[in-house]
Amino acid sequence: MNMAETKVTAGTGRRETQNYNRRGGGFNGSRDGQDQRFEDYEKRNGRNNSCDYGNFCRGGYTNGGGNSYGLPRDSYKALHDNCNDRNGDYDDLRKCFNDPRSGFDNREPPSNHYNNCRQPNDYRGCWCDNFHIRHDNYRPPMSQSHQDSIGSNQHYNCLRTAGNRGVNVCNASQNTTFDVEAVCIVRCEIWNDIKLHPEVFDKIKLSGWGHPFEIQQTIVPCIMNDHDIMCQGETGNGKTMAFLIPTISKFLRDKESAAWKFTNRPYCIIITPTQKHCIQLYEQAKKFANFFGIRVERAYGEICIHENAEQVAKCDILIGCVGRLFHLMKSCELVASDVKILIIDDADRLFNRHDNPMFYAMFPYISRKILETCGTDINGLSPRFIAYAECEGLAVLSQVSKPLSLYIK
Ligand SMILES: Nc1ncnc2c1ncn2[C@@H]1O[C@H](COP(=O)(O)OP(=O)(O)OP(=O)(O)O)[C@@H](O)[C@H]1O
Repeated sequence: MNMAETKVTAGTGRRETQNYNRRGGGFNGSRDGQDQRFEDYEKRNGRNNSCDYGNFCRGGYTNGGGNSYGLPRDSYKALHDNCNDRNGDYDDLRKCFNDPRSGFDNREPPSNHYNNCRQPNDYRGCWCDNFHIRHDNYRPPMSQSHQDSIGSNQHYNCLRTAGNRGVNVCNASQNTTFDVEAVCIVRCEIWNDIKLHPEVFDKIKLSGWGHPFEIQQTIVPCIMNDHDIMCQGETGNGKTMAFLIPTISKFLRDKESAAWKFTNRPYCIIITPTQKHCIQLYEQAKKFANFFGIRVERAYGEICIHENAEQVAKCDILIGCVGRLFHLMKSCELVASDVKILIIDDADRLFNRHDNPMFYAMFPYISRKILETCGTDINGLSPRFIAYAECEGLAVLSQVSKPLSLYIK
């Protein structure tokens, strides 16, 4: 993967397509067609993602053939194309999709599943008048007044990254220039500088947590400001709270502002690599979330499926393992079309051994397409996952050890 070749403009997620010309020729041949597709895509969604992977969710199952996971055939093709354009992982993917175990065949999809479960008008790429929220991935650029409102004691750095070398956020100066376009990053050294929900702020103060840990100083504001991130850090450095604090804060805010219609469906899904990890995270999240009356549930193979289906039908934050989550989504017992925050915890453990096709097959069911990912070794992530993350315009935030490093794609 050569992240230096991807240009993303903060806020719009616009990729500068001419860069793809340097990607081994894969893009050149079909440039006109691609540009047309981007244009159409932009018209539909107000955003040029350079990726059609999301289209299967927008278009529903209108294209016929699918696979045993219920993905329409075009989605696979789009993923092939995207990966071919991006980083040479095409061969790996093709092997995977040609592998009968991956379930890619010419069967019709089981049902018009996604369209059946989603809410009317609840569709990415549209303004949803009844919910007053956008379901596409558009991120408005942060205005100067918004930046000013966050507080004075923080470092603003317009950062550009160079490939996957990363940037020391602490030392980067305003004039630091890198290979991709500027993305505004805020680092808040004290809790007051992060505009958390007051209840969350009070709870943190009650817990006696004087300052955000270093990883939290950047990640919490990033998530609060709707950036998509990938981070890595050592055990115990506060990663879990780095995503739980802003998730809960945003949930409470959205509920109060009516940006979140109370649906009983999960606002946030956290995908974990193992059952053990799921249970640990569930306990930790429940302890914190109970304080705010937020319902946390878990989903993994050993829980009775009927009982589990009832549990996940009424929760705000759902933590689960891939197999059970996919099962519940496919059977419509879990409706993930309202998910606003998606977290993949310990992503390296989820992907470093093998790719689980069920992981990718889940995404047609989930409304939130951009990932907030925490792991301990980003370098260990599978090329297929990185290709997928690139398709989604993912900004990558990473703490290898120290200093804090930032990757923006
Ligand atoms: N800002 C903070 N100030 C003080 N304590 C904190 C802060 N953030 C988290 N903690 C506490 O530090 C401990 C470790 O935090 P956390 O679980 O978020 O780390 P982690 O990196 O996710 O760990 P692991 O990799 O083991 O899952 C927890 O007990 C948590 O309550």
